[in-house]
Amino acid sequence: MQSTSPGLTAHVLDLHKVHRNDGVDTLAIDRITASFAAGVVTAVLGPSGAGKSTLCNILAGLDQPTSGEVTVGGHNLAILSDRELTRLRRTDIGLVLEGADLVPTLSTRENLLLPMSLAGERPEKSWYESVVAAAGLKDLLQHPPVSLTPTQQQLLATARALLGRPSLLLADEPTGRLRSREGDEVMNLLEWAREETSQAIVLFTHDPIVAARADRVLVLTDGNIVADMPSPTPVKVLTKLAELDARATAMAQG
Ligand SMILES: Nc1ncnc2c1ncn2[C@@H]1O[C@H](COP(=O)(O)OP(=O)(O)OP(=O)(O)O)[C@@H](O)[C@H]1O
Repeated sequence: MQSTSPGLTAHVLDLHKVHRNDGVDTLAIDRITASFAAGVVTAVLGPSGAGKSTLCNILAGLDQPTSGEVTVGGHNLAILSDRELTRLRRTDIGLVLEGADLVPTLSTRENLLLPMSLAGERPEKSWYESVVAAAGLKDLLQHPPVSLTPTQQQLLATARALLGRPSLLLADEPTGRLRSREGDEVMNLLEWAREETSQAIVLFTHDPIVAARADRVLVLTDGNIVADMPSPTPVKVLTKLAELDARATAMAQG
């Protein structure tokens, strides 16, 4: 498999996903097409059930679409072997989940290094130090994650995903458990990462104020992209959501 460069983007083309459980079908993603550019923080904004986690998992190669195409770093995920997909996920895709997903018996430093250690790798020293400093973890490296605040835990999970310099960083509700000021610190780290690495960063959130800090906002409702907003601001995003809400109410009333 050819290695990918940080300039490449992720794409989804006519992506459709129906979850099937006990014979019951639930439509999660309804034929969407979107590109996620390198050097751009894109927020996918939507209410609960909109399809955000489904889209995140498909882009991460953790779930397969029912139909449609997913390309990450120039690779069509559907035609990769299991081994190639595992390698792509390890080298090119960083994933940050709500709740941080840390190992309580390891120190902060060991948690940070765990994914690379498992792959038999070590980060370059200067990059490691830059990430640790940007995440504000320098004085916490020997501490177990339970002694960290929820914000620090989320910063640790984000820093861990950044260490391998993935070309695509996916963050599913990275500020979901945090109060708004605390969420700012996570967003600051994502913006720092975009400047440092020019990676494509996709943030999945239900919070319009968090989304407005991105470079671009895609509004996802019932598995559809209903708005694509470049250069968002809180006012623009809230106004768009009110407009979409009014339109949906009018349609429901016939
Ligand atoms: N594994 C699954 N099996 C069946 N249905 C699922 C599954 N995962 C998600 N769904 C359904 O697919 C739709 C989209 O869910 P998804 O979790 O992707 O949305 P979301 O925007 O991330 O919502 P939330 O923020 O609440 O997680 C919802 O109707 C959900 O109930």
